Amino acid sequence: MPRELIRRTMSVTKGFFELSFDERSKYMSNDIRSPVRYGTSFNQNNDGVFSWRDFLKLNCQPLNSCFPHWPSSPIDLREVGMEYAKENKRVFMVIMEAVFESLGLGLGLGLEMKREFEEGSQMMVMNCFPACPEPELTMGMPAHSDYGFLTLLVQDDVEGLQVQFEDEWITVQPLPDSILVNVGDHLEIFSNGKYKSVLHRVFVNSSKSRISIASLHSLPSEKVVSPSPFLINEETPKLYMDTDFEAFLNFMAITDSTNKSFLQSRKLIHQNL
Ligand SMILES: O=C(O)CCC(=O)C(=O)O
Ligand SMILES: [Fe+2]
Repeated sequence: MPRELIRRTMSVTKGFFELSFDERSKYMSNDIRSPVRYGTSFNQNNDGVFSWRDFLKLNCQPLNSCFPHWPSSPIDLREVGMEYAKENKRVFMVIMEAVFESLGLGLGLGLEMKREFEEGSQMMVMNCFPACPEPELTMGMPAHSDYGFLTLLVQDDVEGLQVQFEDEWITVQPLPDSILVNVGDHLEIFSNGKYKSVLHRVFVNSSKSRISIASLHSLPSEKVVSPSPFLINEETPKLYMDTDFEAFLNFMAITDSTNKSFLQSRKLIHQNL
C-alpha cells in the first residue's frame, strides 16, 4: 500500500469531519445496510453506545454500486476512498493467505475461500475523536472486538488505541502511514479458537482530536461463518456455533456488543478459551 495513498485517505477523512454539521448530517442513517452512515455522539443518533466519537461508515461491497452514495465532499473523497478500498482489500488478501498457511490449511481450500473473500464484506469506518474537556469521564470507544476476520487500521500520530493483553490495557504507540492488523471475531470462530480476537478500546484526551480509519473484512454478509472442519478433531472439538450477519444484528438489537459478549454467546463449550 503506497504511503501516499494512506496520507491522502487520512486527509479526506479529516476534511469530512471539518465540514459543517449540516453537511455531515446529510449522511445520517439508522439503516445498518446503507452504503453510507454518519453518526455522532453529539446527537443521539449513534450506535446505541454513548462514546466521544464521530464516525462515517462507508460500505465498500460491492464497490461500484456503493461509492456513488458516499459523500460528495470533500471533492476527492469518493475517488480516494475507492482507491484506498481496493488497495486495502489487496493487503487483506495477502495477510489472509499467510493466515491460512499458519493454520495448515491447504492451497485448494485457500483458493476456494479466496474467491469468497474477493466478494466479501468490506466496511471502511472513518473515526474522529474530538478533544474532550473531561476525558476521564468518557471513552472514544468502549472495549469491544471487531466482527470480521481482520481489521486493517490506520491512525494519525495521536495516542488513543489500547489493546487488552494479559488483563492489562496496553496503549498502542501510533505509527502514522502504517497499517495495524487486528484479529476479529470471525477469524476466532473460523480458526476454532487458534486465533483470538483482540479486545480493544479508544481513550480521548483534552487537547488533541484524533483520526483513525478501520477497514473490516469478512465473507459475504449472507454467508455463514463456522469453524473450519479441518481444525476440528478429537482433541479440539467444535468450539463455536455457526454464525452469520443476521445473528450478529439480532444480538446487537437486544444487547450491546462490548467486551466480546457476542463471541461469548457463540461459544459451545463455556470454558476459559
Ligand atoms: O481508533 C482506533 O484506533 C480504533 C477504532 C476501532 O476500534 C473501530 O473503529 O472499530
Ligand atoms: Fe474496533
